[in-house]
Amino acid sequence: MGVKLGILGLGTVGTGTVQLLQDLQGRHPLLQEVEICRIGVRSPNKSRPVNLPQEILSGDLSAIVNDPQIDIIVELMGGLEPARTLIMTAIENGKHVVTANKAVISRFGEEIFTAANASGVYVMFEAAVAGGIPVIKTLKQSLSVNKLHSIIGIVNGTTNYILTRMQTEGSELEEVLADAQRLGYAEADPTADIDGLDAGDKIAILASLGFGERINLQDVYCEGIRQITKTDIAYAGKLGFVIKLLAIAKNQTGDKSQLSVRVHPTLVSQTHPLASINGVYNAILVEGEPIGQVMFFGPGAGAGPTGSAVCSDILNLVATIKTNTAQANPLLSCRHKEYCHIAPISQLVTRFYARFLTKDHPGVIGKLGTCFGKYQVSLESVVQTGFQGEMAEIVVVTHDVKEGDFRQSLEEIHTMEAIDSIPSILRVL
Ligand SMILES: NC(=O)C1=CN([C@@H]2O[C@H](COP(=O)(O)OP(=O)(O)OC[C@H]3O[C@@H](n4cnc5c(N)ncnc54)[C@H](OP(=O)(O)O)[C@@H]3O)[C@@H](O)[C@H]2O)C=CC1
Ligand SMILES: N[C@@H](CC=O)C(=O)O
Ligand code: NA
Repeated sequence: MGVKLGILGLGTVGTGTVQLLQDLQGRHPLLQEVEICRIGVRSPNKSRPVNLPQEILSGDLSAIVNDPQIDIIVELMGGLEPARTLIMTAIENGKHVVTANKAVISRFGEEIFTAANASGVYVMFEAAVAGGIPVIKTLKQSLSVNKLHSIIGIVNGTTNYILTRMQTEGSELEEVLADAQRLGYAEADPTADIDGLDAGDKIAILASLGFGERINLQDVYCEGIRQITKTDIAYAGKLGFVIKLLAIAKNQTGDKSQLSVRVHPTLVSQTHPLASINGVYNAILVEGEPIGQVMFFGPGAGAGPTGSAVCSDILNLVATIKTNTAQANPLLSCRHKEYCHIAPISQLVTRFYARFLTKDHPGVIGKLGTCFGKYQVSLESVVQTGFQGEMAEIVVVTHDVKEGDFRQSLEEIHTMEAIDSIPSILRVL
């Protein structure tokens, strides 16, 4: 007997998944067991780039998750509702679930995995983070024998594509965003990509797998790329850096009490392995003991790569169903019980880049230095290269400093007569 799929959503990822399942030559033979029974969409009569019998498509998604014939529900519709309710209903009906929906997993993980464990089914989500890169199973299985120190990733293809093109072409953010949407990388509402929320969902998921406990999404600090300008990209370049949107989970003390989980644009040294990850590509650098450093690289979005991740989960479930064991496989189910304590961003110790527009008065750099000194901010470099109209432009890079102290020094600097504005403040890896 074949394994019957009900797929919810036939957009970019749904199409990539169906295309892979319709072209089985040269792939794992177990995929031949898969039968696409029903597909739920918003507009069943819309023309689609895949050939399917029309009767498979339906606008009644609730009927699919309640269909007793279906073994696996593959949720590829996105958004919070009705996706969450459909996933929960599928689990209550004893169906395994595959989803690409990081927004649902990062917000409702506790509810979903508790229900899945109680129902004896698995919820798989390889496609939810870093598209085609097999990082979820790797963290859950291969790397879980390590004690992790940090996970640092470029996990949003849309913003990496935008930053790369801004850097190489000197384009504006809006011009390249339209291309990322056309290529199917961006979320239905690209705000989630641009404002760092998509990467926030993803690092919450990676951190929970890497550090063995649940993450409360509200504790994840998220800052996107809206404020990044050509000027900062150019200054970063002159100082030997590129700007990347990094998602970071780092254990500051070794005892999990100081886990820092955050997303923000970051100056990355041009010699760092993450600096050369360009376009829609993603990469995740994991450091742990005893493995040391290991980096995963690949396409983070798009139909084919994400379809590959979805089908790898389907393959695992087909193998599980065919093995027919009543025992839960602890490497596939969720083991989390508690929530991690996440340190507030004010406690972060990092280097900073800041750009100041100042009146061209003598002694401004000295006044900046004195104020920084008062708050234990020590400077690695100070550059005054240009003018923006009447204003002198000063760029500083600090040594490691506690974020709270640095912000206090900036508050005082803001009040100085010679300071016009501080157009950008970025962290440095
Ligand atoms: N795009 C990418 O590269 C990646 C996406 N993801 C995730 O995969 C999921 C799907 O993304 P993507 O394929 O890009 O999304 P799309 O917007 O391209 O497709 C969404 C699909 O779901 C259907 N759908 C959406 N809402 C409803 C609803 N309320 N009722 C019925 N059908 C609905 C749509 O139907 P219709 O076609 O009729 O409009 C469409 O087929 C998301 O969770 C996303 O975050 C993960 C990794 C990469
Ligand atoms: N919008 C996301 C798609 C994959 O998760 C991205 O750009 O990475
Ligand atoms: Na993945």
